[in-house]
Amino acid sequence: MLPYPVFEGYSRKLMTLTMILKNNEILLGMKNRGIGKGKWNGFGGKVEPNETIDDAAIREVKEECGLDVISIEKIGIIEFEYSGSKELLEGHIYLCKLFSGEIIESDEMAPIKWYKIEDTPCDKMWIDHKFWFPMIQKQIPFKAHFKYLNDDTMLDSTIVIISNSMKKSRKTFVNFVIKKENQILLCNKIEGSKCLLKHKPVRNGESIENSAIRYLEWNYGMTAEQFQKIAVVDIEFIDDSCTQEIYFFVVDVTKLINTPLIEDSKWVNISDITVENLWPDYTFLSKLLMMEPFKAYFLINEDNILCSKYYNN
Ligand SMILES: COc1nc(N)nc2c1ncn2[C@H]1C[C@H](O)[C@@H](COP(=O)(O)OP(=O)(O)OP(=O)(O)O)O1
Repeated sequence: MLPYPVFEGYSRKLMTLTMILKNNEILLGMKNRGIGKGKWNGFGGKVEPNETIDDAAIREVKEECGLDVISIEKIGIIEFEYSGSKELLEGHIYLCKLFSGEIIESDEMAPIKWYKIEDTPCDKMWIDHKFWFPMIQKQIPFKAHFKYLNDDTMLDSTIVIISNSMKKSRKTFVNFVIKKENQILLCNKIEGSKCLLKHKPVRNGESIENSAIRYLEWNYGMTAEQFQKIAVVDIEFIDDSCTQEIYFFVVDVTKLINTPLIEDSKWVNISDITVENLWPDYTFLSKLLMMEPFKAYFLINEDNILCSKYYNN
């Protein structure tokens, strides 16, 4: 399932943006004019007529920070959209680790500073930076789309990995929201962060429904009428060669005399579940509890969700 939006009838303006990295540091400049004035960013600008995008990236680095690029690698393409505009800024994102020369501040970019990656001033950068920067660090080719209302308000974000998706293996799981009256069973994933139950692997050649029946009937004595398939979710981990496809069932055990206990889980009042500490987010659980069929896609970097998308079935 690829959640990438399709654009028709939009014009495109080509831009480059090069992130220069050295050991654990990133070189950033403060933009003093034009697009992104007052924000820290990498180096780049518009692609001139009769210039290749790679050449534009190399030229912009030289113009904006004085460094000579020895080699660069294109790592992503980001479409920036502003609400109400029919023009997309198509930003070609480059990684540069090999360069020579001295840093020279320009009218357009000053000051220019090396920041430790962990000290990157994200609050003074474009909001999108934090979504895609892990891709740069891990050198994972990506495509992204960010829709802005204005320079400081993002309306929507999508990121997909473009090269390795096809090579990735896929594992299928089932999972269950087990509820009775106003409570659901939740397991503690890590301290303070709640999630649904553990995913259960679907066996080779077994259908999703039979897998759900196997877990629920065999282990907990439930009948097929008590559970309903609501959602399918694709989870892609940027570091992992495997993607997960998880089918979620909602199981109402209100009428069972002996309600099941499932490993590391406890009954929690739905009204006590807070938005902040539920993985992946509250939308997910509320859609399931409302029995609203949906598909979703999550792109995960370590414990952070870089992209979350919901689609109606
Ligand atoms: C809208 O969100 C953006 N996010 C990020 N991270 N970066 C952005 C965004 N919009 C633009 N950029 C980048 C792309 C380019 O690297 C610069 C803009 O370049 P500029 O318009 O200044 O282009 P130049 O050719 O250098 O312009 P001059 O004609 O002023 O020299 O920002």
